Amino acid sequence: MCKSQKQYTWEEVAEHNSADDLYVAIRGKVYDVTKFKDTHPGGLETLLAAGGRDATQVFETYHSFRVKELLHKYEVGHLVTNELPTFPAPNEFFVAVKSRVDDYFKKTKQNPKYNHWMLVRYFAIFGTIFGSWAITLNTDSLPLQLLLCLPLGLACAMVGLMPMHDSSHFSFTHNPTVWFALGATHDFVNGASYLCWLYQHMLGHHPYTNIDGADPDIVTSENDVRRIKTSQPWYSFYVNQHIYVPILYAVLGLKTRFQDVTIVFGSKMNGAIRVNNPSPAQTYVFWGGKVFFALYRLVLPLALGMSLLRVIGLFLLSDAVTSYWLALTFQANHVVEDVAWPELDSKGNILRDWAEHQVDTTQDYAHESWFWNVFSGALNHQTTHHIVPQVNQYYYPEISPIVRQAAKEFNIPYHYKETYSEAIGGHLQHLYNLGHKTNE
Ligand code: HEM
Repeated sequence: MCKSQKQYTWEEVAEHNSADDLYVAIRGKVYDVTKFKDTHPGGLETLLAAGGRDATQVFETYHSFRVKELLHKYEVGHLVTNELPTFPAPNEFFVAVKSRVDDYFKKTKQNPKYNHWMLVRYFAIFGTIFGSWAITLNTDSLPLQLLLCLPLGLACAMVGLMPMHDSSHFSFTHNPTVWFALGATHDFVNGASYLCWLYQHMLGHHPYTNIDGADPDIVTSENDVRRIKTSQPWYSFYVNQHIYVPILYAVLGLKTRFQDVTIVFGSKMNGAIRVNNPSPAQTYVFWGGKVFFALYRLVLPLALGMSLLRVIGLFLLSDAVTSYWLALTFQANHVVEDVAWPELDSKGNILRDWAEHQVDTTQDYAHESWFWNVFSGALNHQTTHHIVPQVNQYYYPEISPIVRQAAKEFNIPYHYKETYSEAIGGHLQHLYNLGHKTNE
């Protein structure tokens, strides 16, 4: 370490988290990217979110390794303390998988961030939402309205699994404006904040998968309704959690829509991930989305003469469909019995390579199924998604064999179930095991 350079604690780096004063830390060095942010090919909003923190994992994920050579001109010092766990430098497995995937796209002359069929899927999703909602508003038939809650709820979940998810990994086109617009669909169509998701998912869950105290997807409080980590205290009511927790997933959407307000404008923490002040554009989308959602889903049907009871009933039913679909696809990938739940070393870090960690903390399923390739947002190829999230989901079925083969060559456990029911069974089994303390 060069003694003449300034040494920064993570708290000092955290102070530089705004557009006119923006630092990031990567592999123990601190960089001032304030001037660079406007010309960053990955967009301004991306750097603003990563600002003021150790961005090592996202930096190494979203760039080719040669981009590291550009960093020295922004260097201002060294990072001497860590806020969250760190990983060792990428090993041969990560380097091999990245270069094999790159070679595949060169060889097949395909753009990893674009395919016409994704556009068709996006249009089908928004068409289904518009169509089923328009019919709901124009009929008095309660059975038909109840039936339409199914396509409506499913299509709203698909907004989360396709445009919004693609946006949060910059995986549809190379255009930051397109990413911003796709992310905003979640705000306007689902009434839930894309920005909040970006911090939770791109900056939290992906870099720190299944790490207690860092991954916001497994954040639990002392008195949580579910016990998914051995570090949580055990209460007798957990004995039945494999039965009641899946029922509670129906209200996940409702919870999320209120929680995001407190996270982005209140605590400014999404689990262990600090949330930077939103830009004016992000603030407009946040509140504009909430207002638009309330208008089209609640105020409009009331104004058209639908009874309050029916408005609320249809809302809760379609929202339960959305919540179930999202919860049951997400939970089948990580909160399952077979995968690793890594422990930190005495300094609070992970000693294993990050990409290996990703493979071992993830469960895939039903790779050959067209239905799951489309309707889970290709999350049945979750391992591939975690290693190369910048590649569009359309291509996961094509490149999954590359990732799986590399894992085999490097002797990394690859968790795979033939069917979705086996995969979600792993989630229920995990709930059962942790609900019965003796099974730990
Ligand atoms: C010091 C910090 C950074 C520098 C010097 C930098 C530099 C670059 C460069 C040169 C590119 C174009 C080449 C390539 O795509 O491999 C790029 C693209 C990109 N960067 Fe960064 N970057 C930085 C930080 C970040 C961070 C923290 C993220 C966070 C997630 C990020 C996300 C992206 C994305 C998504 C692209 C791809 C754009 C596309 O698809 O066309 N960058 N960056």
